[in-house]
Amino acid sequence: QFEKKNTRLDIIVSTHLHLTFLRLNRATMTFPMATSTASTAAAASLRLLPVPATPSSRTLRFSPILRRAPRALLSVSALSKLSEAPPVPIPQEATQTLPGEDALPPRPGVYGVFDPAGDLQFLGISRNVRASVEGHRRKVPADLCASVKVAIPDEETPDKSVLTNAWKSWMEEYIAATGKAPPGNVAGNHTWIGPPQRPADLRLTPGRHVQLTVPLEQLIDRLVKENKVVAFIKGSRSAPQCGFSQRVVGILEAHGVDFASVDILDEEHNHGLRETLKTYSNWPTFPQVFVGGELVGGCDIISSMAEKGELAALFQK
Ligand SMILES: N[C@@H](CCC(=O)N[C@@H](CS)C(=O)NCC(=O)O)C(=O)O
Ligand code: FES
Repeated sequence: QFEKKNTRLDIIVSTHLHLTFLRLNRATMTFPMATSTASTAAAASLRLLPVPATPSSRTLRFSPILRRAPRALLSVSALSKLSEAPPVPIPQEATQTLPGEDALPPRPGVYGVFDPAGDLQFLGISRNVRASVEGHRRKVPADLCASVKVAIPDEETPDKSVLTNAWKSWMEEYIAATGKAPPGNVAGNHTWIGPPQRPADLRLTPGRHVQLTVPLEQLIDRLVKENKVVAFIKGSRSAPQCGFSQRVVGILEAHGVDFASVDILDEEHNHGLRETLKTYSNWPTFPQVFVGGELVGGCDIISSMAEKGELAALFQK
């Protein structure tokens, strides 16, 4: 797929419990590194951490744990390349401590995790590289997680763009060399960072103990007008309590619709909603999907619109 002209590749970036989807197109990926401003900026702002040197390593002949390398020894632009960064071994057993903070600092940075064969499995961005690697070590199968390469910007609290550019520079370098993204960064692979978190359901009131000062109809009216797409469902968005509601949630999520959900069975926060909404919308059943303050329909209507390919146009309005 990568080889196809104009193909776009969805790549997942981990920003320490925060997800971003970057889209790299072919033009970006094939940019020569030296002429890419993003890459140059990233390289300039990165410094490789001193890590245990192997005797054969020409660039790391000093003993970095005992004596920090003078900054001048680290040719930043050259050493901040993924291929030239030295790997730091990750102990397999969770009881074994990670390498020292010199090699794996609790600081913002970019990291690449390699399997025992030395193949890159995942490229991540983190506000705390050490914590992220620790998290991966606990959650990811040991045969994917043998060593890590790390690049840490000089600034203690670097701008997000510095980290993103650094990540992009390593990703471009890897793709240029192998023609593919690391498996853990391909959209749909949840081994490394898990599926995106679902937004919480909206509530009409803070709870039954609070006396309403406005009629429920007015709260409904405000809610459907303030949120572009609202699905009133039975049960929560993450655990619908009825097949009809589950189907509608599934369709909206599959279409990538940014929607708010309201659980009409939540008697504590939405007391009275089940009956009041039927009158408000003049529709006797649930689910009910509103777009731009107007009722579109329930499960049958949304399903049939999805089958006819009419949903994209509806949600673009
Ligand atoms: N044909 C309906 C199916 C939904 C339906 O029949 N819902 C029923 C059972 S979940 C309902 O909401 N009944 C009213 C109620 O439970 O208050 C649609 O297209 O949405
Ligand atoms: S709750 Fe029974 S069909 Fe919806």
